[in-house]
Amino acid sequence: MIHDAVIKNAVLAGENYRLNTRTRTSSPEISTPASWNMLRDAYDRCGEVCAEYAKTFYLGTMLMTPERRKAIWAIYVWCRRTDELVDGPNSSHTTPTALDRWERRLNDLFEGRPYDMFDAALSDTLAKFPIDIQPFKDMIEGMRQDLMKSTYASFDELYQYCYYVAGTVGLMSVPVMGIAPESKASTASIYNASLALGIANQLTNILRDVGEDASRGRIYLPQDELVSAGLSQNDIFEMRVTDKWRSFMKGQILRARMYFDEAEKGIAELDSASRWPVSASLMLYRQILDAIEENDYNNFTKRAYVGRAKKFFSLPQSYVSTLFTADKQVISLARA
Ligand SMILES: CC(C)=CCC/C(C)=C/CC/C(C)=C/CC/C(C)=C/[C@@H]1[C@@H](COP(=O)(O)OP(=O)(O)O)[C@]1(C)CC/C=C(\C)CC/C=C(\C)CCC=C(C)C
Ligand SMILES: [Mn+2]
Repeated sequence: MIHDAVIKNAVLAGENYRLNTRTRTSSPEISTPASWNMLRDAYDRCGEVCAEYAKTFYLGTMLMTPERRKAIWAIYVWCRRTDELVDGPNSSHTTPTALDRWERRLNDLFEGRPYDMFDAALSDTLAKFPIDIQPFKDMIEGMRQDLMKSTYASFDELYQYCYYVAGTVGLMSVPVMGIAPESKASTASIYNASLALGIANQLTNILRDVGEDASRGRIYLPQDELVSAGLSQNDIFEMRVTDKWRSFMKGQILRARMYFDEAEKGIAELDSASRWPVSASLMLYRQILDAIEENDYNNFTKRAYVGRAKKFFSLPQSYVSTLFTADKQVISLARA
């Protein structure tokens, strides 16, 4: 199912999209000055929401071109609102019917009938970038699963959930980031790298939030791997940092880093203007794993985070990492 989703998005992106490296014009109907102001205000509000709720992603978007930045802000707000349906302050009122209603609203905005200004910003984004509706539908499916499921038997089950809530963000984002016209990589491989970034981010998020999620009765860590490590659900609910826990966490962190490495291979294939923001976002999120290690694997009562200074010092480092092509030739020095 996940492979099909990647292939479908890759085919939709298609070779012709690579040739047409310009972003699409906005929707054909003549927009009036009033709608221009409404859209500008809508995107500004999306940027404020992103800045408020996700400082790391917001920092990444500030490294983007204005058109792409606005598009990612619009996608972010839809994703945040979708996540808030099951993770937000009013989530106790969210039912599968409410998610069905949210999906009908998604269909409407994809057909150019937005409900509010946030939907209007996304509708406008969809008129400019070739984004498929399926990843959005799949994210809603992930929220349906979050309503009903509080433990995961194996990594296979957890991987599918990570695809639904985070891999989908990668598939939504590639058409906005753009694929480098000179890239020799297959479109599917680039979409697989974006999927890997979503999986890596979600695995990192799960490892960061073990204590917070357990306090809400949720354990995303694979049950079979906990048992193999000699751990039980009680060890998590009792929030004990033992040597068994440390050993288990080292394996979980190693796997998350593997997905970041997989994602990193795809960055060189993106449009050159998108490589730095994605690389910076990847590096900043990956540093959460370092913070968990620095907390001696106490992700029960200590929230791992990356300090502002470290975030800003990572920006030049992530920029330099984008100067390498896929075959590791430093293109800028070669030209010097
Ligand atoms: C600069 C940049 C990468 C921007 C992407 C911003 C964006 C659209 C993010 C959406 C995030 C979101 C709110 C998704 C809803 C579900 C959810 C909460 C997913 C988890 C995010 C964590 O959010 P947060 O840190 O706020 O966690 P809490 O809610 O506080 O627990 C996720 C971990 C998923 C995030 C997934 C991504 C950002 C994937 C991005 C992938 C790409 C941009 C693809 C790049 C392409 C290649 C080839 C590598
Ligand atoms: Mn979380």
